[in-house]
Amino acid sequence: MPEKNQVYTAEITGLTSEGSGVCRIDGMAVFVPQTAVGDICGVKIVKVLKSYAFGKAEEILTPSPDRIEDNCPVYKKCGGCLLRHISYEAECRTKEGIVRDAFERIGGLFPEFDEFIGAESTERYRNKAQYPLAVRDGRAVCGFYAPRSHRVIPVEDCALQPEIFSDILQTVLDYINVKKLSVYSEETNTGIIRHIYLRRGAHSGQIMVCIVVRKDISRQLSALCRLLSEKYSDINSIIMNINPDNTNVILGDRCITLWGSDTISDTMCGNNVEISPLSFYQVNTVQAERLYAKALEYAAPGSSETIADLYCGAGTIGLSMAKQAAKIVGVEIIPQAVENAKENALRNGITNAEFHCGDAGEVFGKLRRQGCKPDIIVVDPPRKGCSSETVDIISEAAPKKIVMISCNPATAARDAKLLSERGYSVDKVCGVDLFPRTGHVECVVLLSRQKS
Ligand SMILES: C[S@@+](CC[C@H](N)C(=O)[O-])C[C@H]1O[C@@H](n2cnc3c(N)ncnc32)[C@H](O)[C@@H]1O
Repeated sequence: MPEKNQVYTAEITGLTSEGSGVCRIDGMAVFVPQTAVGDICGVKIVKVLKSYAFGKAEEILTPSPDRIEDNCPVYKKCGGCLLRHISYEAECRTKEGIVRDAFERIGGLFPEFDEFIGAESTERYRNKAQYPLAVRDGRAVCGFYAPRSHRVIPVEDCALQPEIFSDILQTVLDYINVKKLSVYSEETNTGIIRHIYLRRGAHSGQIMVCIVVRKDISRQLSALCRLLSEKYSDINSIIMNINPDNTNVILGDRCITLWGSDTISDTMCGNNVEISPLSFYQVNTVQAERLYAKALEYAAPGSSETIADLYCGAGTIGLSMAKQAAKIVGVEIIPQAVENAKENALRNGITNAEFHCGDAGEVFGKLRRQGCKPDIIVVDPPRKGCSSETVDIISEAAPKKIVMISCNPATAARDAKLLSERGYSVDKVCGVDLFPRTGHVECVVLLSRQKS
């Protein structure tokens, strides 16, 4: 067993989904952040647990051929990116392995794996940023959290975000500092301004600025609205979101439009869509379009078929399939997203789609009892996956195909396994990189009903 504070020479042989290198020392798995497969390094043991340990790379003795310069001044401190120190090719290889491993090891499933869909653009691809605020030397700053903490690492320009975000951020921060507006503290639950949240339509260029506050300070923000709307012609919506709770959830339920429109518009898979601040919208539009195209290829709906789009957000997936199908039935829990979905159908002249608000399992269960019988079910749940009740309701509906989309291959594999025990074969899986340079990866899964 490795000993704490001892330094061992070891070769990194794997990379975890959290972007940590793994080596074996005295038969034990040791996780070593910021290393690459093939690195031979001096590893100092920092913590030993029952069956694994954590180490720190004291020295890279022989660098891996995958290593590159990380080109970000805050990379080693900020928790956003985890894979900037390896080539993008190595990142895709790693992520493809993470997806495959999840299905084979967690799920005990051996589907066909389609070619991994890497991104063409690995920088400035995000359309959304949520910057927490903090106070440093008496001034408001903002940035991103350090790994596994809520300590703010000030960031002037994040390479994953559109360049204009840094400029807008600085304008908002200067305003906060000049007006001496107070910054929220999670520790004491005092202060007002919690986050600056920016969103930009990748195709439309329209920008939403959302100031997340603990209580209504619309009067103190009126001059900021003037300043922003005069300075940036692409800003078309300025919102104040009120989150009064002592929580680490970023957004509260209440949004007040301070200037411009309540939503921004963008194009997704050829559809013109509106997005509210509270609605989910994939952060990498270009890769989301490729993901949805793969989902459509897997669904391959016939013109007489009904598709249920569960966890549908603003309806983007279902609407991208509407022309090929007879009917789309979407279910989503956030009311503003359901409103967006209905409006998005209208905007695009889509008359064969309906959207319902509530828990996916509960509402879909009710719709089934009322006679809804989809041929295909698309599910795109949050990271934690579907509840087992929802898996049961989906399998009881017995669609001929299920297309599962997930940003968490581990829960996707778990849910696919549950479905495989309920009469479905897991036919195909495709990894899609929506989050280059970070540890996250998306996947899409095709399941089909086995003939009994
Ligand atoms: C990963 S997003 C997918 C959204 C949409 N399919 C898309 O691609 O834009 C997951 C969605 O599930 C919604 N959601 C979370 N829990 C839910 C539940 N229990 N029932 C229905 N929707 C839920 C979230 O609000 C979010 O819109």
